[in-house]
Amino acid sequence: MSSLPPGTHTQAFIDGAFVAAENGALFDDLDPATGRLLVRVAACSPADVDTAVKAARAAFRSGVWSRMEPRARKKILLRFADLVEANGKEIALLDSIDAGKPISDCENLDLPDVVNNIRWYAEAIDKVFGKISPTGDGNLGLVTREPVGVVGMVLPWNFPAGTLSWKISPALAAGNSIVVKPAELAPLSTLKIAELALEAGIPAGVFNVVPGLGHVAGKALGLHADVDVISFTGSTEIGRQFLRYSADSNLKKVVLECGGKSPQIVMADVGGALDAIAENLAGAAFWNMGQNCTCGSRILVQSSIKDAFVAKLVEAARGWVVGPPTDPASKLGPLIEASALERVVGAIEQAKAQGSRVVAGGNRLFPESGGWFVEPTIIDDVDPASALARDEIFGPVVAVLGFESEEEAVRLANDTAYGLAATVFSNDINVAMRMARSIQAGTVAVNGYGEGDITTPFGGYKTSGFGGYDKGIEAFDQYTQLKTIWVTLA
Ligand SMILES: NC(=O)C1=CN([C@@H]2O[C@H](COP(=O)(O)OP(=O)(O)OC[C@H]3O[C@@H](n4cnc5c(N)ncnc54)[C@H](O)[C@@H]3O)[C@@H](O)[C@H]2O)C=CC1
Ligand code: BAL
Repeated sequence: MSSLPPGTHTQAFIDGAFVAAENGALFDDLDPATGRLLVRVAACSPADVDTAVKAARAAFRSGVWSRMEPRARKKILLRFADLVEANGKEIALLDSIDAGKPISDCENLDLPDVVNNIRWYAEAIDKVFGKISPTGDGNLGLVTREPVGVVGMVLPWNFPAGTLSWKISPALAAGNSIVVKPAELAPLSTLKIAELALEAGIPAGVFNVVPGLGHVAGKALGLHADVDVISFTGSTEIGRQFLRYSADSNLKKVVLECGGKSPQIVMADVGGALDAIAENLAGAAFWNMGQNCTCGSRILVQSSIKDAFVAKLVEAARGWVVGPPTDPASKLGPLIEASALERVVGAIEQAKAQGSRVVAGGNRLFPESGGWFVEPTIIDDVDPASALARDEIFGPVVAVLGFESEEEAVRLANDTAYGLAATVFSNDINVAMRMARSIQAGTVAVNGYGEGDITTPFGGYKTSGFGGYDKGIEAFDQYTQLKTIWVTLA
């Protein structure tokens, strides 16, 4: 068992200092690999959230960051990225232990992305201009972009540092102050990154962190009357809550990135590519233990090649080795919490009872460890109307369904309340593009699972998203306010 790095922060970070919750409260942060207590973390109350928002507002009003020249903010943010990179191993270890994520993913995928994301928005900010509108001679219309003010961020646990970087990078680059509520299931990397932000020169009060429980600290942030924007990633159910909080408070802007049930469609014309596609889709389904909003949890295969494909998928699943998250050989670690294990195993049992066939995995692993490990699982002949085909399972469980025609594949793909991502595999570019245009999803990948990169906007159709985008230049839209200055010329 690996230990937390010495000096791991567990207190709130408010106005440039680590502090206990005002009432001294703590919550238990458990180790997903053992089920035992990892560490106790400050449980911020509504009063702590209010203190953090006040610090953020004061910093914003002072102009120390919000009115700093963009090129000076850029310089500090680039220093911040360098510090995150220099401390990358420690941040990766925090996420691996805290969230049960495989250390090789944290070190080789998540952390390089975090550093790149901060740099990308830092580099962009002194290149984003306002405009002069096309008026007649009697007027001058200036359209400028201003930071919105105080941004609240409520985060998930599945990519703790990664999702943080999607949100803080554009918000800070644009000149806002932020108050971050990390998930109580994995708050530790956020606290380390806040320390590095201060060290890089981001002024006290600009970057605050209020760890705590969702229905206490998250709710207080959502309802706070002096928060201008909330950016949330998590379940659709809690996303809806944030819309209610906004309606019940100050009509703050709300940006939601919620769940998905992303279809992966394999057309029969792919011919000899079946091995590579099976490898790719095993990764799409099992990466991060399937705890991924774009998880390829539904594979739709044209019936004439379904049996051949499933055999190859079963073979590919063998490469997804489950083990302790901090072991570099592990490709899968445990699920995040006991209730997740219960939900995932329950979904497998329900599918079996409904006549589906478990063709790989299906069981809990290493129960003696106390951790919440489960085998990568493939379930064939899944009923399109069943929960397994329609609901987000958030575990390493993939449902395989057959279809006859392109039209049926698109109908099945869209037959869900979600619309976050999809992939189409076809050797016919006309088929692939027709399907890409017909599928209701924020990201449709063609001939290879993927979420795009930091240059592409990421958001969802239907109940997968609301109000804006993470990533891309478009993310600046939610963290800036357009202002028109209309000048009457004499
Ligand atoms: N889109 C995604 O990447 C994610 C999707 N999910 C989905 O949500 C399911 C449940 O996972 P959870 O961790 O319970 O997600 P969640 O939506 O409950 O938690 C996400 C964040 O919201 C906060 N929160 C929880 N209840 C709140 C409330 N009443 N008011 C304000 N903030 C609140 C949490 O503290 C956390 O920071 C997963 O099984 C998965 O299906 C979860 C995490 C990430
Ligand atoms: N797939 C990365 C972000 C998320 O799951 O929310």
